[in-house]
Amino acid sequence: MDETREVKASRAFLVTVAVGRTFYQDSAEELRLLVLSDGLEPCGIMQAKRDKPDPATFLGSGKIDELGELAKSAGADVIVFDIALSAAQERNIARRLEMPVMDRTELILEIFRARAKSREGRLQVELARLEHLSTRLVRGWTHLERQRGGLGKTGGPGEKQIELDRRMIGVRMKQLRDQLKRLARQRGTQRRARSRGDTLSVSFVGYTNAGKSTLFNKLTRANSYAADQLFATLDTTARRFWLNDEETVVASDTVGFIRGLPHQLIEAFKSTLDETVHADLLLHVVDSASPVREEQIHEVNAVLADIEADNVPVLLVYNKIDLSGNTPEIVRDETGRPKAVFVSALTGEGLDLLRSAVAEFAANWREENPSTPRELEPWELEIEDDAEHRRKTPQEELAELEALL
Ligand SMILES: Nc1nc2c(ncn2[C@@H]2O[C@H](COP(=O)(O)OP(=O)(O)OP(=O)(O)O)[C@@H](O)[C@H]2O)c(=O)[nH]1
Ligand SMILES: [Mg+2]
Repeated sequence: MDETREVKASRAFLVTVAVGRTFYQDSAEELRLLVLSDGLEPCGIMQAKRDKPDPATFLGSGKIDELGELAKSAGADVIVFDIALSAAQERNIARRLEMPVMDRTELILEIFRARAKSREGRLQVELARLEHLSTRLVRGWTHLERQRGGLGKTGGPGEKQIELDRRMIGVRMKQLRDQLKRLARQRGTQRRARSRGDTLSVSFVGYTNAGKSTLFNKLTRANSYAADQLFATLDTTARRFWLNDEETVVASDTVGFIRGLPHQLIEAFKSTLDETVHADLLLHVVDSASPVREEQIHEVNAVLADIEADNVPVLLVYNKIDLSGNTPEIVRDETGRPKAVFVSALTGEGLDLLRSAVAEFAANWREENPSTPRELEPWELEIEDDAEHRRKTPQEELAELEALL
């Protein structure tokens, strides 16, 4: 039956490419997790090296043919590249191998699309996807076309169709921007109300899967979605947590960062990440058991600079010490202020140290920012979330776009 066929996950053949000398040791494992998070089933992998990308097909023609052979014998339905391909490269490879091709940007956009729950999150992801689409329309290969023809179709749309698609996309993007502007204004009002008090606001940031939500839940006893998937959290959730008997801070859990986060997504999430930019303290959560934690710290810092949050004070939280074997402790800088804390969100080890490190920061902060204490209103700690968050089918999406003309 058709339905059972739809339930079966598409088989994805993975390709990682190290360009020049830069090589991300864990890229195969990360790509596998990303692909699983998108509901695809990995069926094989090829790891290639290339000094300079080939403008037409990224890899050389010999490698491309080898890839085709491997993917076919593995029974793949789609080939997923761990790099951003140009529209032309993607089209050329798909044509040559007669198989659909997805690049890293699309993979991440797809995951975000499936995960976005709040109204704002959904609008942001849709805008990012349309921006991505609109750059690909020019060269005569569109995802709308792919959706019309189904997976496996490798032709391009006619000029007239491209013109129509471009118009629909333009209209829709403008609508989305307007709606987002309105939501951003509301969010701004809420944040101003929140920051009037003398309550410290703390934001959890970190590479995806570092354990931000688990830690957030442990500290606030909230129910932020934590899972062993990439980008389990997409929307910002704010709750308060207690540092000690009398003191609380307002904490926000945020979307995970990742290497090569598509710039459309950084743009799209700027308003969500506003919480981060305006926080008094960032808790930068690191997976201390990851062999590539240094690279991940570096990537997170790059995104923080990108959203102009690099001047907010940071406390590093080395999480998962139950796996890495570190002992719970506070590490201090030369002035004696806490710089890093080693914890396990899972076992709870070190959480008391984390609380006291944040309390120490809060005490210094209050000395520097004296103001009258204020109780937080319950509504300031809630986020909106609407019930209808089902993933739209390509047909529904297309129908919606067409209705706009
Ligand atoms: N062993 C161990 N696992 C942990 C710890 N903290 C979190 N995890 C696991 O790591 C995985 C990711 O945790 P999340 O809290 O969802 O991570 P996140 O940083 O919020 O991830 P995104 O929202 O996807 O960016 C889950 O399977 C957690 O159970 C820890 O201290 N020790
Ligand atoms: Mg999370």
